Amino acid sequence: MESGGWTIKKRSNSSNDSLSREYVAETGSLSIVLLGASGDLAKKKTFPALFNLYRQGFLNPDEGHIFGYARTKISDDELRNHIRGNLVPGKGASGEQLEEVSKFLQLIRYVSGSYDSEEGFQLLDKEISKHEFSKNTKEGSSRRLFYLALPPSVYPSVCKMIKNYCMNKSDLGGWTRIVVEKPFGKDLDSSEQLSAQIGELFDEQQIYRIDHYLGKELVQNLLVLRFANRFFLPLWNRDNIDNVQIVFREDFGTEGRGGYFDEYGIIRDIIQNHLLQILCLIAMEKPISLTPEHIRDEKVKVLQSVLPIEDEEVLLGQYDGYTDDPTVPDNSNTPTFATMILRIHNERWEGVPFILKAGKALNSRKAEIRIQFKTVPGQKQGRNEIVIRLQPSEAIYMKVTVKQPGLEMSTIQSELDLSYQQRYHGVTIPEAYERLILDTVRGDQQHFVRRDELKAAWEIFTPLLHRIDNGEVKPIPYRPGSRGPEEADQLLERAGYVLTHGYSWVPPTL
Ligand SMILES: NC(=O)C1=CN([C@@H]2O[C@H](COP(=O)(O)OP(=O)(O)OC[C@H]3O[C@@H](n4cnc5c(N)ncnc54)[C@H](OP(=O)(O)O)[C@@H]3O)[C@@H](O)[C@H]2O)C=CC1
Ligand SMILES: O=C1O[C@H](COP(=O)(O)O)[C@@H](O)[C@H](O)[C@H]1O
Repeated sequence: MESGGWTIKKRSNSSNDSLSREYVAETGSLSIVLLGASGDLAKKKTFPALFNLYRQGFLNPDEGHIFGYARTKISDDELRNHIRGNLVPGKGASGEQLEEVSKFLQLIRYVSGSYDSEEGFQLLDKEISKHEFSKNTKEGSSRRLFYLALPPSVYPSVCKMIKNYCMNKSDLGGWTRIVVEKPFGKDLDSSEQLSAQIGELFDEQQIYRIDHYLGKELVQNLLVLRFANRFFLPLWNRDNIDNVQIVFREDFGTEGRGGYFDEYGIIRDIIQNHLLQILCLIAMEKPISLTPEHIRDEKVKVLQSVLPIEDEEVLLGQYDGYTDDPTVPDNSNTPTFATMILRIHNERWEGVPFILKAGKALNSRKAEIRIQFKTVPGQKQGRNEIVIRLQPSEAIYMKVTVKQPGLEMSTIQSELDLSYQQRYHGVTIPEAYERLILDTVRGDQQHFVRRDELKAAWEIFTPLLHRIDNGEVKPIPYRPGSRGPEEADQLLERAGYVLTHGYSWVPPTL
């Protein structure tokens, strides 16, 4: 179907929308294998996402099975009990809901083994094959999805084991895919090394590098918003936009993940992946089509146009008390907060600062994109802005100047507001992981990071990260529960951002 030169396949047969794509359902046994099943991500995000897919009928129990794999020696039931609490919907759960959880848990088997031993993976393969044999009709194909919810240090050995012992064996079709979590490497060299190791074992079409921000509703809306609205198309450039902010704030610290966090820091944890992916979607040119490769081609072009980051356009912070965590060294130089400016050297964006800001232990939890327009001559009430609130309270609002209602002729700043909860009553917004896991089963790589994209992302940050690792750039202390270091606001001002005083957006109530 066609729209403005975009030729795209439809994804769902119920939609007539030119920005949707077609998915043809596959049949045959489906095995989802969660490696690192005993861990934090599996418990908090992956199993709940699988449960939600099951509840909505996307994981057919006649075909699907879930396998947990880890070193911890526990039984099937112990694993089920470990994750049950994250599936049951609170205290008031009905008998029906509890039964749904129990049925889902029965789809899970647990296999214990190490990440580099043949025995463990041979046993895993045997269990998967048993399931495939029991579920498959003669025509059935075998689909195997391996989700690595593991520290990246074990990715190479795990991938080797999968390749040697656990590949899909059906000659009736099917596939083997692997999902890898971030952080994918620590810098350009380590990432490239990891990519090469995994690339020797699997084709790019089999590798799904997950960045869960790409699964968030309003991130998925960005291309539609930009390219399907006449309002925005002519304004989206350096002639009209003064600056762009992409902000991530969390109101809690590293909370039990201090050891992991200290090795990576806020730039590798949030900015190099989540915020940079958003920047690509805001800045990229219109792709030839909505196929994953065309979209990712355009993202790579943006990344390759980013200029080296200047030290004076970076401000780092570390919250007081961060090093109290026993797993964090007392002299840690790791930033828990960073504001930095990225500059894109191309015709559309030359001179427009893209301000990326992320911090832990701040005064609020929020992720948003703020596009600030240039001042209109005579404009007194503050600049126009489009704000895309990713979380909490998903919304898109535009700050506009209007006449103050009443007899006087004065102006105020107000907003045109699309607040999702209010506008889409009763619509449940899917969790990012839910959507992305479904994409992996469907073989849709649009919302996953391609190898060259990852390389270009590391190229941008590696020099700065090395300077921080060497202690050449130091974080400024800030009070937990604050806005972060005050100097960060000064950097924003220097970049040209103009704060509207006396205005604050309040999400509308129902
Ligand atoms: N937790 C989160 O919120 C998020 C996590 N991620 C990423 O997802 C992946 C998994 O994260 P998470 O679940 O928090 O990690 P965990 O530290 O909980 O590790 C997951 C499992 O891996 C095994 N494991 C832990 N350390 C090692 C080690 N050094 N060598 C071998 N196996 C080990 C453990 O299982 P066992 O000992 O039983 O084998 C553990 O249960 C990581 O890459 C992380 O960066 C990404 C986004 C968010
Ligand atoms: O990837 C990560 O994301 C979470 C924040 O995710 P959100 O969906 O709750 O916004 C962050 O807490 C964590 O440090 C990081 O690894």
